[in-house]
Amino acid sequence: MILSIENVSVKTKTHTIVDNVSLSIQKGEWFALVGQSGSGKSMLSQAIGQLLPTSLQVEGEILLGDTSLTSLDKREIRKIRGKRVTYIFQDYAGSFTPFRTIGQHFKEFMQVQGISSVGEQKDRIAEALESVGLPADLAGRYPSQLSGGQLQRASIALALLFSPELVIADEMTTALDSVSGHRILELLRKKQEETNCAILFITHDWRHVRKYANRLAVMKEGKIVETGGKHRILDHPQHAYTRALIEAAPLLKKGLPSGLDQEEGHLC
Ligand SMILES: Nc1ncnc2c1ncn2[C@@H]1O[C@H](COP(=O)(O)OP(=O)(O)OP(=O)(O)O)[C@@H](O)[C@H]1O
Repeated sequence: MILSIENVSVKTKTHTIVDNVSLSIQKGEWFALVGQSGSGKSMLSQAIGQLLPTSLQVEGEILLGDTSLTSLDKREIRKIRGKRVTYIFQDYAGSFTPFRTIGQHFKEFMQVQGISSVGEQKDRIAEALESVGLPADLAGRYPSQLSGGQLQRASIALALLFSPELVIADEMTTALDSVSGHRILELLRKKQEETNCAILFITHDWRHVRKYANRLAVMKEGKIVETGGKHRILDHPQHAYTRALIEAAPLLKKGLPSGLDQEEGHLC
């Protein structure tokens, strides 16, 4: 097991946002987390890397392999974030600081991990950018000088720089047009096959669940209402909320919802 979330709650002083959630993700697995806006998906995913503001209280245990992430101090979790667990966000523009070049973002990641040789940094940046289909000289550009698709490719390169065990992708294609989004997910799948990282994939798009996920969990009002294999949940949802979400996804209506009876390439 790569990630084990055990009885995790996220609370404000007055209410509970994530309510006693348990789930686990295996090595190399693409695990989707779905649910309506405000159900707590992002809060749960940010609890993993201790990204939540201190005004929110996190209870329970989160294990990455044998490492208890919940008990690490700020310095320790910072080393793990970027190396063993990485994030790709929807707001790719916000993931990059406007006044720093793409290369400077990579350098900062490397400095945290103790890679300070300028030559090594340069080589690794070039290699990382080329591995996601971007030219190495793009490192000298500022984020505003890249398209959304290029920025998301750079985010993937950054997220995979140290071959993490877990990549958390929070609605990473929402801000892209559907063709660019499709290419980005194909790239992520290819990189996952190369590195065997696990992916926690937060999405509202059931076509992406159908195409990429191995297993998924459905979240409602801070609780997981259903977890299981993709085909089981899509074709035989047990919970009324899951059924309602699937029925509301227009492109899933033809044939079996899991698409087992259709050609996959057709649908994205
Ligand atoms: N810093 C915060 N303090 C208090 N409540 C917060 C804070 N951040 C988010 N929330 C609340 O937590 C709830 C869950 O938010 P979260 O972003 O996890 O939902 P989500 O399922 O990821 O939604 P979406 O799919 O729209 O991204 C929301 O009601 C949100 O308003």
